[in-house]
Amino acid sequence: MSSISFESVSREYIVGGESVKALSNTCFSVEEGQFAVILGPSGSGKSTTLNLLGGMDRVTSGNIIVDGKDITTLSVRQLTNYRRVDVGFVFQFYNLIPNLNCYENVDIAAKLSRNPLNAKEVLNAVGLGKRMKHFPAEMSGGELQRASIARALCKNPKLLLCDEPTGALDSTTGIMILSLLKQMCRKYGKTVIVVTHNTSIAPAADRVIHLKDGCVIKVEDNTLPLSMEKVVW
Ligand SMILES: Nc1ncnc2c1ncn2[C@@H]1O[C@H](COP(=O)(O)OP(=O)(O)OP(=O)(O)O)[C@@H](O)[C@H]1O
Repeated sequence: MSSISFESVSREYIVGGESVKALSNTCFSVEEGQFAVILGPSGSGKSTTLNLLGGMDRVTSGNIIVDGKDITTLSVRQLTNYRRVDVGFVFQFYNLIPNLNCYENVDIAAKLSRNPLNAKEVLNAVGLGKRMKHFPAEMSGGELQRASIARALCKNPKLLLCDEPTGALDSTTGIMILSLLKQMCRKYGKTVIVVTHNTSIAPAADRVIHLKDGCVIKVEDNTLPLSMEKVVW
C-alpha cells in the first residue's frame, strides 16, 4: 500500500516558444488504501498528474512523495524500476497483447515482478476464471478491462493508476468495472487512483481531487462513500 503527496507540483511545457502550464503548484494527498478519483474537464491536467505519479514524466518543480520516498529525485534507472515494481497501470483501451491469451497476458506481468500474486487466483478474483484461454479478440470490452485490471494487480504494485478505465465501456459495464476496482482495492489493500471526467463516480470514492486549468480547486472526503452500484451514471 502507499500514501501519496503532491507538494507544490508544477509541470510546464514549452511549445513553439510558448509556455503551457499543465499543472500549477498542485498540492493534494491520498492515504494508503484509499480509492481516490481525480476529476476535471478536458485539459485540466488529469493525465499530466497521472503521468507524473506513474514516473512517466518529470515535474518542472515541486515534490511527489510516494510511500515516504520523493520520486522526483530518482535517477532514470530508479524511475524505471519504480514504474516496473511499484505501479500498476490500467488504460482506457486495455493495451493487452493480441497474440497472448488472457492468462498469458496476466502471467507475463507477474513474471516481470519481484513479488507477484498468482495469475490464476487474480483472474478468478476478477471473474475471468472461465476466460483464461480466450485471446483478446475473443473477449468483450468489459472482459478486456477485467483482464487488464488482473494484469496490473498481478504485479502486486503499491499503487494502481487508472486512466479513464471506463471511457470505452457502456454505463452498466463501466459501473461493474469501477465496482471491481474498488473491491480489488479493498481485497488486496492497494491505493487506487482513477482519472476521469465523469462526475457521477465522485460519491463512490474515498477522496475526490478536483482539477481545473492545472490547479487543484477542491479536495473532498467521503466518510461514507456510496457503493458503486448506487452511482447514477
Ligand atoms: N506533452 C505536452 N506538450 C505540451 N502541452 C501538453 C503536453 N501534455 C499536456 N499538455 C497540455 O497541458 C494541459 C493539460 O493536459 P492533460 O492531458 O493533462 O489534461 P487532461 O485533463 O488529461 O485532458 P483530457 O481529459 O482531454 O485527456 C493541456 O492544455 C494540454 O494541451
